[in-house]
Amino acid sequence: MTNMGVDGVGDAAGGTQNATEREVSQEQSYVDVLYGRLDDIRSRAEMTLDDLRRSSSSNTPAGRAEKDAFDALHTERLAQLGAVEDRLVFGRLDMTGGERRYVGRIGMSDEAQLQLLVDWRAPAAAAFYQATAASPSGVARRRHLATRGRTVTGIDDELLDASGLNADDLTTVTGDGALMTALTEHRTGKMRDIVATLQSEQDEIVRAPLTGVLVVQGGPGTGKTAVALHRAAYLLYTHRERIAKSGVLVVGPSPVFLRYIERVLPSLGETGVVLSTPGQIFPGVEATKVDRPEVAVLKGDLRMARVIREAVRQRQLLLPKPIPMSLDGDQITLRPAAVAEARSRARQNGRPHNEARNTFVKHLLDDLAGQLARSRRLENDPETRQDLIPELRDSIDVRREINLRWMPLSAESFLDKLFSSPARLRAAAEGKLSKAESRLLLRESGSPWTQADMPLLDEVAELIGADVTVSATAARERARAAAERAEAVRYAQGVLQMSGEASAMMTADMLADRFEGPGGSLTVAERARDDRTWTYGHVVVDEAQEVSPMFWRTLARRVPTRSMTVVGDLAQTSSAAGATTWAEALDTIAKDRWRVAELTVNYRTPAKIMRPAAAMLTTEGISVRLPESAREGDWDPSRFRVGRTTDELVQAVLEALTADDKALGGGQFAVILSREAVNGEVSERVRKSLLAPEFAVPAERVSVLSVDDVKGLEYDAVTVVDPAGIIAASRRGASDLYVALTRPTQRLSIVHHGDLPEGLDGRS
Ligand SMILES: Nc1ncnc2c1ncn2[C@@H]1O[C@H](COP(=O)(O)OP(=O)(O)OP(=O)(O)O)[C@@H](O)[C@H]1O
Repeated sequence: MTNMGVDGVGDAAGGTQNATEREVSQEQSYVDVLYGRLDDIRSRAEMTLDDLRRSSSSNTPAGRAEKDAFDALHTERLAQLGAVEDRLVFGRLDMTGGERRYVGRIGMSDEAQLQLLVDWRAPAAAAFYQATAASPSGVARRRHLATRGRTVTGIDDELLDASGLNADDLTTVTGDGALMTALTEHRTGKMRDIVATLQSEQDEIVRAPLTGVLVVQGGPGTGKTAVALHRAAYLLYTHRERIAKSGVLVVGPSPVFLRYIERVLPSLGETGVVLSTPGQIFPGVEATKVDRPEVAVLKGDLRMARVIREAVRQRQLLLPKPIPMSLDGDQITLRPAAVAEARSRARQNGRPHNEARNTFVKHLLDDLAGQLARSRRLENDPETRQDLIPELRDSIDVRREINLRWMPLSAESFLDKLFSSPARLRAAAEGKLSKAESRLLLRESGSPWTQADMPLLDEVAELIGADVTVSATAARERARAAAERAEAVRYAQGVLQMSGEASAMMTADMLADRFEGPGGSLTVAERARDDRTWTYGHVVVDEAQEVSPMFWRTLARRVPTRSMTVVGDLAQTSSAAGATTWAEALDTIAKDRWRVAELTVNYRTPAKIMRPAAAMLTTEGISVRLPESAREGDWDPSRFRVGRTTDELVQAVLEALTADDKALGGGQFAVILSREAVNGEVSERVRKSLLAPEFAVPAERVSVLSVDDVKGLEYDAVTVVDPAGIIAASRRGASDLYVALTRPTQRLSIVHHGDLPEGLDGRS
């Protein structure tokens, strides 16, 4: 991208200054028009909502539904209009033909339908991100507008094709700065959207087609997370009809990470998105523990799918010997051959365990009814047998003996029993796992769920299906709900037509959602989150290098179309169950349907910090293509070599923090320790010292975290404690350390005793 600086164009500094002021004031006038229009649209929506709430609806269900539907529609619209207040407009394109387009968070037209602002996701805005001097796409000048509140605070121009501009224009071209300003701003602890400064290689990914799996590979800080979230917003805008009603699922590594990114999509005006960690993916169960690495690897192995399949089959029992039963004096027998026949028929029908059970039970009841008919000298025809079945069903003996052969199951209790029973485990794992491996899975009944259990629970739930004890009622209930739903959607279509609402804001399905369900208030996201069988329109997987093969299976079920954005960096893999190649991760769920796009510029970590981090990684034998840093940075890493006492370590950490605060005049800081050390004495003492009133840096600006917790996050300054210890702590310790070292946007301090890992010592 070519940027022209002040020196390159203005004839005299004073002249450029005045010209810039003039331009800023002209932009202010236009920005005032845009905010004025936004206020109009808002107050109109508010008035409509007020009128609606004051009006009395006809007291019919249809009348109430209509009122609720309108209410939901305008409430949602108001929330979206509220979310775009900050930086409503951030760019302008001057086309070579003379046309001028302002680019912002939403599209707006004036009363005469003249376009005032183009939505950043619309095709007409694409040139704002893609045009370069080499390929200007009809753009003469791209202008970034900086605003604070509703005030224009600066402009920043890039000249792409000067032939379309007159001499006056040229005097106002100033240097690039929007991106650098964004990159060096103090972090707030929450990720911000990057809609104003998205770069062209990022924009290409954002606008890539919806279908198939798009893998976004890139080193630390290349904007993978930011890009994936903007892509979700873009897809929701561009394919609203197709994906808004099914929603988008975003999977991120930890609750801390989800809190870090949670504001990005709402700031882009999107709400139909479910955020989840791998440990929350199974509705109703939350993982509270992490397995030992070797156990997590095993649970993430695809062989577990076969073990579970076998374990479910082993809950479909044969009968070793006949069981005689008496029914009102008539003798009948549950026969081994009939049980075998019933089992094979039930298995053949291909339904999940709890549903196939109906076939099993039906066949056995028919066999018993035949015996009863013979004993009572009745005709043994289907009709007579059918008449006898209620009587058989009422018999406790019959029910118990049939149930024992094919029990209805629930996923949680099934897996709990499997993992707490050596005999069951051995039987299910035979020929699939070694004895030592199946022993690894053993644990006490009632143990807390782990993250690696989630895909296993999902696998079980898939194989056993819905709870059979409610299935007859549930089936009726589902049919009734489906009919009501169809009616609701038809009705919503009518409402939308009447209100003339743009389909870009809401589809009939979304509106129908609003007047179904408790209080008419459930959104797509809320429905999706609670339903294991929900299928999403698109799924984003962040830190995807950590995902195990079994978890990929679970994710694949959530998106049968395989419309996915998968972002990660194989050099940052820390989980032992994670991937070392994308093929390994994705071939089983989307063979020939995935493609890789690369991001090559690190927008977070300055080169002065990246160089030693990369040298360390190379010496540890991990070779990767390193992203180029967008900034050289102002500070070399500070190294604090101390003795082994806790006092010295703590003291050095506090010194590093004080120096960071002084150098940066504020900001968000992190102290990063190994998984073990984060619960140890050093970290406890650091936390305590932070709370002391005499310590210069307020505790709320410092996070003390483990290498696991900092995945995907960033801070103005980072202090890494005992890098050699982090490497030694696990098989993927060097990747953990690399993650830690690449978190700062400005300053890195390293506190260590003994020698530093090679590369990090600043000598290479
Ligand atoms: N085009 C851009 N304009 C402004 N800031 C950007 C841009 N691209 C990325 N950034 C910023 O760079 C930082 C890193 O982005 P992000 O966290 O998405 O990177 P990542 O590739 O997911 O990193 P990692 O793999 O290390 O977690 C963020 O602060 C993000 O806002």
